[in-house]
Amino acid sequence: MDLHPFVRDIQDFPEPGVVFKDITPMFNDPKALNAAFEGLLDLVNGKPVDKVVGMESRGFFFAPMLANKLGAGFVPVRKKGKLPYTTLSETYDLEYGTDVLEIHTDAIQKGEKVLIHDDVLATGGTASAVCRLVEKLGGEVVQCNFLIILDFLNGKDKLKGQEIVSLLNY
Ligand SMILES: O=P(O)(O)OC[C@H]1O[C@H](OP(=O)(O)OP(=O)(O)O)[C@H](O)[C@@H]1O
Ligand SMILES: Nc1ncnc2[nH]cnc12
Repeated sequence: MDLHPFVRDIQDFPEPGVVFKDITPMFNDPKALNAAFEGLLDLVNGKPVDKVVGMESRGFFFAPMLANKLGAGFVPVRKKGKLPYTTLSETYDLEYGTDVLEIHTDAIQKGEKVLIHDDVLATGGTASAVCRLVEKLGGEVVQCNFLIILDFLNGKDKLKGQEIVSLLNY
């Protein structure tokens, strides 16, 4: 199933100059939603995975579903001040600003195999910060899994050495 028709461009959102990839039409359509989920799962290609890490907030759409299907646990990475237990933090830049991401310190055990999932890889600031958090806790990133990669923003350059996969590229 071609998923491109279910991603719409929103000009100048959330700020002038940004063309925002809106994936809500994909979630609105049951067949597209299922095709996207099955496609993301196929990209994992049978790799053993202990934890799936998803980042707030659009990473939360698919990451718990993927974790459940892979027989893995789900770990939320959230923006500063939202996680209640002890956290590790990383500051990062993204296409439209700077922010801080946090993970619970007991969310990943040393040596665990970790799949990182997010909806969009843009400049790579978010995903590279999440890789650093996972690695600081002793996890091994086995794949960075995205619905969409915006190739023209060169996010892959910030994820050198990682396996990077996506369903859609622009
Ligand atoms: O590769 P980058 O330049 O870091 O950009 C990618 C990130 O930007 C978006 O999240 P955003 O921070 O807008 O938050 P949201 O998911 O809550 O909308 C997207 O969901 C990714 O997490
Ligand atoms: N252009 C974009 N569209 C959707 N999500 C994004 N995250 C960062 N840049 C984005």
